[in-house]
Amino acid sequence: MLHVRLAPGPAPRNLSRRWDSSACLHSWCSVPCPSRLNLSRTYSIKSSSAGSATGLCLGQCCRIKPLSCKCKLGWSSQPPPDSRQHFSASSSASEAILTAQSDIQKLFVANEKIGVLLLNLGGPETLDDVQPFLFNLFADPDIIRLPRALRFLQKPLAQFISVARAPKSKEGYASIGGGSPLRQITDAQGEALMEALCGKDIPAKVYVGMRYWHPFTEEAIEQIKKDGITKLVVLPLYPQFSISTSGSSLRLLESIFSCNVREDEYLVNMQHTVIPSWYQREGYIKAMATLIEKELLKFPKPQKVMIFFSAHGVPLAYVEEAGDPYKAEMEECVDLIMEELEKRGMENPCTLAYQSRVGPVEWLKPYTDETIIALGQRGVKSLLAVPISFVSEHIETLEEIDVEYKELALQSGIKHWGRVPALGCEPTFISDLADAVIESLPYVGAMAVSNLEARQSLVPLGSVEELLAAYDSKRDMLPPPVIVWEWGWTKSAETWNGRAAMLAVLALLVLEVTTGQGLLHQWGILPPLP
Ligand SMILES: C=CC1=C(C)c2cc3[nH]c(cc4nc(cc5[nH]c(cc1n2)c(C)c5CCC(=O)O)C(CCC(=O)O)=C4C)c(C)c3C=C
Ligand SMILES: [Fe+2]
Repeated sequence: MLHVRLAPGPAPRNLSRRWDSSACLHSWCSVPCPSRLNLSRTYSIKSSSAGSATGLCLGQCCRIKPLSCKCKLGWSSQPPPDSRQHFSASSSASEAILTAQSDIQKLFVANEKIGVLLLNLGGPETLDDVQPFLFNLFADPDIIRLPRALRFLQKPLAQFISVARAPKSKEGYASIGGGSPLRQITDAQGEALMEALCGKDIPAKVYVGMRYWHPFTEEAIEQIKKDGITKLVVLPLYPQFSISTSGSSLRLLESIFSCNVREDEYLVNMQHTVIPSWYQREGYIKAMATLIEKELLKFPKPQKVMIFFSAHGVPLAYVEEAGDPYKAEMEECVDLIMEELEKRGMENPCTLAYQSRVGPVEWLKPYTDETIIALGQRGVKSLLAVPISFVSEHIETLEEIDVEYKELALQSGIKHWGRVPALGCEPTFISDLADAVIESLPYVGAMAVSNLEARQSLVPLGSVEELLAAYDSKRDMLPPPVIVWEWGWTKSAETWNGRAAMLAVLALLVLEVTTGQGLLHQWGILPPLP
């Protein structure tokens, strides 16, 4: 069977050294981004019959440019037969491109109702929504990973953490206008995508399914059913794949499908495909480069500005123990953007750091706050922050970067500060998303829903399924720690202190839940035992 492996795929060539967290700060000024050597997608494509990537759909359609992705599109479990036949018959490249494209479009649009499901995180719309939103987030086993034996504590723990965190989060949301802008922006992106698809002769309806707040993914699926969509493209709005974001949303979608599929004739017949990540797409990279270029020009000396990519972090164990491809994809993404800027004559230094860590475990490094301080100490005077893991403005751009990190930068000796806006509805970006959808249409249905009988995954096609399976098998029993215990406030001690504190909290919670007595009951956070 043909499939694309998402992770833990080979590290992009030359990237791991460059972005090694300890080397990162040194490499930005002295080493030009070496990445640019090999920017092709690192996912490998295997086929038991063809033996290599070039032997597949890919063998033929790679020669035809607009579908050349199309290696990158390899999330299908089989090549699209009709398009393949058509491609190999074509000889004149540009004519073939147009004919192939429009034929494929006709083929997949005729008598079909096409839907695009945008998956996103969701955010509280009012301050009253904050605590329940946080509960949903922390109740997600892809956000707080508990060993199987302790899963029964997931919800009480989520309740505890959400109540404890809510005041701080509320302050943040209050400072950006009393709620998250995510729903509005995602809706606008959906509208723009629908128009862009229409402009490319693909009439499709776009749905928004949020993971932790309204409109929930379940609501979107209900609407999709009501509308009688026959072909669905699932598009997470995260450029890079992480277990904690796209992975979690796809897992939820899979559970919705598998819960309903036996009694739901409609879901059984609905064909779909998934675009797991799209950070390497040319349109996205170019749109990011254009936004950066525009902001650079606002500095007094644009060529002296350090381009500071700040990505949302994930706990280190996701990458090191669960095989999350997030870090590798992030690094490759930054390299692609820097290469595009270089092509445009911009040779600025750059660095990548990770922000927004929560809780007591170690997260991906270098941390954004520590890096800003270090850059200031090294004499950097101009910093342009680029939020890189998300395509909408949200609390972490509007509050954490614009307020907290800006203040920290100015205190650390940075004189000139700027921030690149999130892509939002930027037309090149939306048009590229539309192209991604169109290019994925031939793959819709490659994973038949009826495959459930064969115990195949419904939603995550090949790669994601593999990734999640690997993740599942690892997370029950984490490998023993490699860090030697040290007393005091070292990093390893910090981690273990955190874990010990977490265990203590868990023990207290178990005690409370079983005895019905304790602080949480006194404060009315947990209901009294019957
Ligand atoms: C690619 C982006 C994101 C990753 C990866 C991610 C992982 C992750 N997040 C938390 C905890 C929180 N995230 C919160 C908000 C939030 N997270 C993202 C994106 C990613 N998260 C966004 C876009 C937002 C903002 C939504 C909005 O309302 O604007 C929050 C709530 C805000 C706060 O209290 O700080 C928490 C908590 C974890 C634990 C995690 C990985 C395991
Ligand atoms: Fe987050």
